[in-house]
Amino acid sequence: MLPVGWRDSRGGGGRRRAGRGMTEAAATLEPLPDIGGPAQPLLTVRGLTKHFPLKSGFFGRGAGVVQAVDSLDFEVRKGETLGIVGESGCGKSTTSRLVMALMQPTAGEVVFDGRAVGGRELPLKEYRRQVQMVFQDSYASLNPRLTIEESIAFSPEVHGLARHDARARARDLLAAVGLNPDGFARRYPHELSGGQRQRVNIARALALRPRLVILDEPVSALDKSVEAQVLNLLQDLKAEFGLTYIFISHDLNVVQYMSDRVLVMYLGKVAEVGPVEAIYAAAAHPYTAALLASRPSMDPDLRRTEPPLTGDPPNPINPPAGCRFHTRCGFAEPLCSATVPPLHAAPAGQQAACLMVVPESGHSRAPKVAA
Ligand SMILES: Nc1ncnc2c1ncn2[C@@H]1O[C@H](COP(=O)(O)OP(=O)(O)OP(=O)(O)O)[C@@H](O)[C@H]1O
Repeated sequence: MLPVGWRDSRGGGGRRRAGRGMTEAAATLEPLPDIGGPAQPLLTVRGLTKHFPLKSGFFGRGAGVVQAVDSLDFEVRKGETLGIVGESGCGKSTTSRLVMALMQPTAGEVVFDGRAVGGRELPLKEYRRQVQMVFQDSYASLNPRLTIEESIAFSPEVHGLARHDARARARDLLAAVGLNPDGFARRYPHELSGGQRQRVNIARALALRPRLVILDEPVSALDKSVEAQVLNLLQDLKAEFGLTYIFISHDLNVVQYMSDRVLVMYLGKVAEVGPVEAIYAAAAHPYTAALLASRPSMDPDLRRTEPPLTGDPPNPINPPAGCRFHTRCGFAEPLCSATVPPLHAAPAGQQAACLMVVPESGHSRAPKVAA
């Protein structure tokens, strides 16, 4: 069941189509051509790892590392929304910052449309035009001294668009996100509500015509009624501008509404990834099942039989050996603390990192392969 105000279909809304009537400014600074074709993933992440060294003591060394993200592999297909979900501290934001190349990974690589990011194949400046981010805190994301129009026009101007054209683009984008340019262009961030500011942040993220937008908890700070409007706006904009989204949230209902595929993270690793229907109807990883069982639902049909999640995640400075979830898992057996489970195909079409889905793994619940 969808929360109040959410659409029961993903079809377009009644909002004015921003593509029509756009000024000349919209025709410049277009994204780079699609070199891989629609069958290629837009983004591929391989072995992505971020360990934060902790400093302590007089010489500032020797206190270990926070294993925030550990050997992450996933891809985002062109035109889809990949939802990333998991408890607080599981590494969602670190993953988004790594994908945005806002921090250096400890290991691993990010490939965008077939080209390795950050080297000669795809220099950072070029990449950053194509990937933009919307953060949770709508106020902190905007410069309080700039008008809304100046904020949206800022990046296009920095990238060489003439001031007049950049301002015209800003006004087009304001209309596209449902804010009347005549009423909002000259206002300052503090004069807007949270929902209006988040619309401005979305407009700003679209100003360079990106292909991938990372939405990091974009509605978590908004009221429920405003949340629904912003989610629907994001769906409309995705169709209108041909965007691909990574949608990060701790809210499983919101992730279900927005995503085509879902990646469930636990303590810096992928627990389960696959189509949203498979994950929500037939979770293969006990962590996913427990998360789903823990989510609030007013619909009795959605009450689940799995035990809900209890306790806190272990410390990422010293994560459990083997499967990181084994200390909280109701199905753990001794081998779970000795073997790191690989991501393996699960029955409903997703992949799960659990020995229970790996044939002949030795787990008593694993499917047995016929001799
Ligand atoms: N700069 C840093 N230095 C040390 N540890 C960090 C740093 N940034 C993040 N961490 C740690 O890395 C882990 C992952 O953090 P991250 O913010 O990515 O998780 P998250 O899933 O986004 O959490 P939340 O939902 O609360 O934002 C946490 O244990 C966090 O404390």
